[in-house]
Amino acid sequence: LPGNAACSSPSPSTSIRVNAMSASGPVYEADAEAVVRRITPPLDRARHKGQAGKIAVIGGCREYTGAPYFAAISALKVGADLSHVFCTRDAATVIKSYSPELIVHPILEESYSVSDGERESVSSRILTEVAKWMERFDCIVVGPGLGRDSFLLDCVSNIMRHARQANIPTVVDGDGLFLITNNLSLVEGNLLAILTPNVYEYKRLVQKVLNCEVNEENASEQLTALCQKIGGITIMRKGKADIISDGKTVTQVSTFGSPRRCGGQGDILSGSVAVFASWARHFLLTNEYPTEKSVNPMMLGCIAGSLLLRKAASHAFEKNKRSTVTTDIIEFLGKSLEDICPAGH
Ligand SMILES: NC(=O)C1=CN([C@@H]2O[C@H](COP(=O)(O)OP(=O)(O)OC[C@H]3O[C@@H](n4cnc5c(N)ncnc54)[C@H](O)[C@@H]3O)[C@@H](O)[C@H]2O)[C@@H](O)CC1
Ligand SMILES: Nc1ncnc2c1ncn2[C@@H]1O[C@H](COP(=O)(O)OP(=O)(O)OP(=O)(O)O)[C@@H](O)[C@H]1O
Ligand SMILES: [Mg+2]
Repeated sequence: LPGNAACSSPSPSTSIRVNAMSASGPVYEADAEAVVRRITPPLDRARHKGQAGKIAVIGGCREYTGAPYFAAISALKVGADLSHVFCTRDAATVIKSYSPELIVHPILEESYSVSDGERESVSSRILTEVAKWMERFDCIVVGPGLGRDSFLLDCVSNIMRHARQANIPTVVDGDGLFLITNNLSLVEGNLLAILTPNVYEYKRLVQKVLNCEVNEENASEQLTALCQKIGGITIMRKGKADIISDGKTVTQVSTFGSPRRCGGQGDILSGSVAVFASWARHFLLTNEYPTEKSVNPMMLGCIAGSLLLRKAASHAFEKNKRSTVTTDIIEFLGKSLEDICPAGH
């Protein structure tokens, strides 16, 4: 992932500002367009495949095949070079048939397909399979359409521990949030972890971690406390505004998207955040201005992903109105990024 700002040359005066305030202040809107412009790598002719990012989605089971597809295809449409899906056998053929662009690994197993005696060997085979690939990924997304089968979730816990050891940024969404809410140690203190809870997932997280109910009056303080309690991880609380914190700063993206709340928009978001977080991480590791080293790339990834989804949702709604569905929104990811950050020739 080499690169730098695609659309502006780096200079101290254009350094990344997220307009974030300390926990006790009001929540300021992030300068999300500037973030997108700054971290998106240029389309350089000298690049080879893989340098714009390799993403993996861990999810997809008997019930859900849409969610992992939406997350993985969104990663590609935002600009990643390769997008993998690790799912159960039943889900794999279905996901492959949605798109030939995705690399699909049918390796996860649910309890119904594994006898008690086989569990240990199947579990270690699954980990070995995923581990073979892990170091190639710039970011993984755990949870879209994962389901809640206990054996499957145990195997995914092992995958998360492995990703953490390998320093791979990890976006946790959907059923991945169900998993970590009951096993906080999986993400505790992982500065490369991003949680993207929706209203119900956030409620369960607050109840579990802070032992209280969601408090709308003190939304930013509560979110900050939650991030701190889980050891400084990044959380994006989705809603009318997407509020983002890493326990030190808090900011929000509230650009209006669409009034349609069709399922799957969170999946587009998690795939997009994965790409932007890996671009931001690379940008900050390679840029020469030390002031930007203190910016959290996971927060930048959330800000950029949120803005892009919202812009795409807005275009899709303009065209399709009440019939807007997730696939319509995915169609506009390219235009939305192009408007902010033209690809050039
Ligand atoms: N096409 C697909 O395959 C999709 C699959 N999805 C997957 O579906 C799985 C479950 O995610 P969901 O977000 O649907 O989660 P849930 O199954 O927990 O929630 C589904 C809906 O039920 C209602 N609900 C949940 N908890 C409630 C509560 N405490 N009180 C009142 N109403 C409540 C809400 O309307 C909520 O949106 C995840 O793996 C997710 O990734 C979703 O991403 C949507 C699209
Ligand atoms: N009331 C709202 N007004 C405007 N945008 C919203 C609103 N609620 C959610 N969104 C946007 O939709 C995106 C997805 O959030 P949502 O809460 O629908 O996620 P989700 O329930 O996880 O979705 P999924 O169905 O993919 O699991 C968020 O980025 C957020 O920007
Ligand atoms: Mg969701």
